[in-house]
Amino acid sequence: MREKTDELMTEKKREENAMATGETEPKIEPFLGMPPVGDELNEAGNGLGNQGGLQVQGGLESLPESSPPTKPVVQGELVDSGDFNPIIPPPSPSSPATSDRHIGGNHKALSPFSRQGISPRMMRWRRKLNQINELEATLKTEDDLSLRKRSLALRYRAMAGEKLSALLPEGYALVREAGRRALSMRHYDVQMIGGIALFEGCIAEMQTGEGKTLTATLPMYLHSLVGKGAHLATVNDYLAKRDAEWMKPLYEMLGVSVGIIQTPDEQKDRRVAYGCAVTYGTAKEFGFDFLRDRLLLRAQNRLQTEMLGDGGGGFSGGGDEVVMRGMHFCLVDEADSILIDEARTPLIIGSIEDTVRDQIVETYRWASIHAAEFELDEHFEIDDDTKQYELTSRGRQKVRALPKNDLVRTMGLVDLYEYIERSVKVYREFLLDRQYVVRPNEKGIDEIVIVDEFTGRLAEGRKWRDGIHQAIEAKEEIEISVPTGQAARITVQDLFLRFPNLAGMTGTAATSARELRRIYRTPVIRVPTNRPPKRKRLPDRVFGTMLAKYEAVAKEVQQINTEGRPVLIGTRSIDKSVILSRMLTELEIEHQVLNANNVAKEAEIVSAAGGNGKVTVATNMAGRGTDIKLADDVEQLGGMHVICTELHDAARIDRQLIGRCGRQGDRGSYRQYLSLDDDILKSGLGPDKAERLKNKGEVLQGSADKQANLFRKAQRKVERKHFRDRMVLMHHEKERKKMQREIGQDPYLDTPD
Ligand SMILES: Nc1ncnc2c1ncn2[C@@H]1O[C@H](COP(=O)(O)OP(=O)(O)OP(=O)(O)O)[C@@H](O)[C@H]1O
Repeated sequence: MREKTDELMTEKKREENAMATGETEPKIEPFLGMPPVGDELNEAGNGLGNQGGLQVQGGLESLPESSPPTKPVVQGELVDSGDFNPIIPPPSPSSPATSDRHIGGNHKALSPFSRQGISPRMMRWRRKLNQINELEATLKTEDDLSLRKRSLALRYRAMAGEKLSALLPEGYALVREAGRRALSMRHYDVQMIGGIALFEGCIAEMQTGEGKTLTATLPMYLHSLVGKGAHLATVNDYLAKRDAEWMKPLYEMLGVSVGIIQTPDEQKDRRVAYGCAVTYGTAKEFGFDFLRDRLLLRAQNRLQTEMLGDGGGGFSGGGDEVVMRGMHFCLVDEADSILIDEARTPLIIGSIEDTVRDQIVETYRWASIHAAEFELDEHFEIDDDTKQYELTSRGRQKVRALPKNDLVRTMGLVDLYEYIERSVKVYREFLLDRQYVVRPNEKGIDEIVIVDEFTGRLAEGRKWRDGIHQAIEAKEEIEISVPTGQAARITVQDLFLRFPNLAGMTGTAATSARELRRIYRTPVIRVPTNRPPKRKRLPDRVFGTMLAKYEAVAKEVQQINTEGRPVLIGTRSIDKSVILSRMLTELEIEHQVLNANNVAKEAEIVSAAGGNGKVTVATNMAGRGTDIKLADDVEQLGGMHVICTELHDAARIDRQLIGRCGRQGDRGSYRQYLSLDDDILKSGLGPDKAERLKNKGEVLQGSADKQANLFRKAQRKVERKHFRDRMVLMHHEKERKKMQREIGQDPYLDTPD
């Protein structure tokens, strides 16, 4: 009961915060005269932009009275207006209205400097920006010590109960000045507006390369003033560390301590990091720390008094202590990735060892040895929708007839069917160097490490659920980590809903706007770019087979290479990056490979990637967090060229790779390559259709460019399926929690296996 009341109160508090800032009905609003992000567009999977999206190019700062320059659309090239939506055809020269819209010809009507089309909230934000700007001249004349004193004074006022919104102008002006002095980066006006939106609990959509890391310092600083901690949740340890260390001089100039949580950290180090004014870490670690604290408090019988409600009990002397100190504000970086993709995975802490461990291990091994003997259709079928493997009656007969030792024989028959179904799935779908790698751990024992589909990085410590991880261990003939029971669990969604103040940043929230609003009540705001984007999209190219596609890619690399422009080629998996690398070597094209197998050289490769004539083949590792700086002469040559060799399951990941070029208004171009045997066709259109297309591709002479739309359709289908899965999970979790509360259980600790 208490639990439920607390959650309702947290929810209520967030709604009150929204009311206080004038946000009654959560909705996606146009930013400074931009049109709203249409739900219809999102539904159609088209993302934002060109169709209904008049883009205001250029930020406030770069916007004098006149509109920014417009650039005509060159036939065969699409000018990227920032939405990366490659399915929108080039505007027809015969429809001036369309091309006008496309190149932003309607700027005048929607200029941020006219009152037309601007909501009251936008007007209010602009007034705040003016207040901040007015303080700038004074702050510039003061020395570092006075800045720190001002910061301290703000802290006292916040602690004394003064509203943070009243402290915002001075607080933000201080952060901007500290950024200018400590990092030589003065927050642009558009970043200040993004910061105000974040303070008011929005998800700010900022294009890749527009400086989310710096923008985050604004709300993080302001919320840290009340002394209850401010969290920044990133997608991986690498980004948490990179961002915190990068921004540290700014915070320190204002007397704000910075803590970093990394997966291997011990409890005592975590407690220190959470004790800092701002704490950077991954959503996963925040979730596990919340659960561990909760388990500890229950063991100490303190849960009722200290933990319920805000998720943290604060410090008190002696013995084992909780590490977190409450949940006041969380800023979620890559909001759609964490709040939507990761929301599907519950975080689980295991309990005691299973007594039937040996039997389980033996059965995994037995199933793995026999997996290859099972034939599709004859012994098993695959459900196209659920992707479940199910044995046919002949398959079950075969299982019964297989040789078994004593341990396996004592396992129930229904269980044996499941073990075989799982192993067959693993045998057919989970490939070494694609979804996972085998690595020795710190004790020298080989283990499976997942390659994160979204980031291309190794997801240390993460495991597949439902026995898949163990079935892969059996397949690779390494030690099998038998799953333990559950001691505690929480979904990422539940975790973030516990924060009374929640905000997010992302490069690509628009396609998930409706979902974010529905689940987290966070409106999505689009922040315009500081300088007009100059990234060019070249038309897609479609080939019959992967080989033909890679040959064409290599040719394009060769050609661009002779112009001296750097090229970045993105592949979907490690093994594909290796194949492409081999082809480039055969053509004597000098290049570097960046994948999860050579993390050690990452900084070196990235720092060189923007150089004259550089070629880099990379997995998604070259996605978020990779800031490739162009060499001086490269900009005049046309900037970096990005080649995407396949579509990912989520369009957002493709956009992240594209976002490596044309950053901060630099020139750049990109092209999507596709082939009729691409994985996306199988996952989106089903195995039968994919097989037909593959066969067609094998006999195809020449190009299949006409099929380009098919790939986007497949991608949208996969995205919709994932959306449905998330909704089902959300529903089940809600029902489970409700039921458990009714019988007086703790939904996070009293977890069913
Ligand atoms: N106000 C500023 N002044 C000068 N440089 C800036 C400013 N804001 C951002 N930058 C620069 O822009 C680049 C991109 O910043 P950052 O990596 O934070 O972008 P991002 O939005 O997080 O991009 P991505 O999503 O692609 O990782 C960095 O090199 C940073 O130094």
